[in-house]
Amino acid sequence: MSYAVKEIFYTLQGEGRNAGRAAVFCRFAGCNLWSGREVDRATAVCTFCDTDFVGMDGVGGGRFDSARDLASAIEQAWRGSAVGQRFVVLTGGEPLLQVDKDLVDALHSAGFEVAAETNGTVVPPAGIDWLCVSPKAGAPLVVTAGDELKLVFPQADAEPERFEALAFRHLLLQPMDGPEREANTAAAVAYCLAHPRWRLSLQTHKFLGIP
Ligand SMILES: C[S@@+](CC[C@H](N)C(=O)[O-])C[C@H]1O[C@@H](n2cnc3c(N)ncnc32)[C@H](O)[C@@H]1O
Ligand SMILES: Nc1nc2[nH]cc(C(=O)O)c2c(=O)[nH]1
Ligand code: SF4
Ligand SMILES: [Mg+2]
Repeated sequence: MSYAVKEIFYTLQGEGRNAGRAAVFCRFAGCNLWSGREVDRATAVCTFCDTDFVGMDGVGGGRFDSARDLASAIEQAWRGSAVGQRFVVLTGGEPLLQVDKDLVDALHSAGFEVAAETNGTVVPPAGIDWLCVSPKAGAPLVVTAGDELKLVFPQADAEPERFEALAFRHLLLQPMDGPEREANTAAAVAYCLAHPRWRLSLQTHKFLGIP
């Protein structure tokens, strides 16, 4: 298996229950819910994406011919001390179009705890330590269990109540970024105040100005 990677960078996880934790981010190229081209955005299944995942031209990006090669590049991007748990977040694009058990095993062998951010339309390989599922209205949700469900809010036809019975340890609402971000943030705050099973997830890296 070879892997198409947009970029690899070291930063703090900005979102969700692991916000504030140092991590290597590995952003895989490509997604099944949008081509990534602006001309296709309006007709895509997922229309609000904030990420450039097209191509392999970012910092540390490229084609990796084996799981060991990619795990080694991720290891080289780790900037933390030797003491303490190495942490990698597999994202994209849609990482589960490419992530396989070989890669998860290779990352474990390199001492990493492995997290993934997914849209929930692809069954994950075994062994992922922290699975964050972010459902998209209009896309089939096949992953119905995991560590956190992080719903971008609001989305017509993906109301939070639809996901409450699923087997996730943490339920998070993340205001949709874009032209309505302020109103979306106020609406998410109001929702969490009224429905305390849900916690607010802010994209802290954006206001910190870090990747
Ligand atoms: C770029 S996606 C990549 C992973 C995967 N494709 C997914 O959708 O979960 C990473 C995270 O950013 C969230 N996200 C994307 N666009 C957003 C936006 N405009 N506002 C808030 N969160 C957004 C996604 O829902 C997901 O939780
Ligand atoms: N700092 C930081 N945290 C993140 N959490 C999820 C991200 C993503 O794009 O998947 C992301 C990102 O791009 N940067
Ligand atoms: S599913 Fe994720 S990567 Fe794909 S377009 Fe939507 S937010 Fe972006
Ligand atoms: Mg992002």
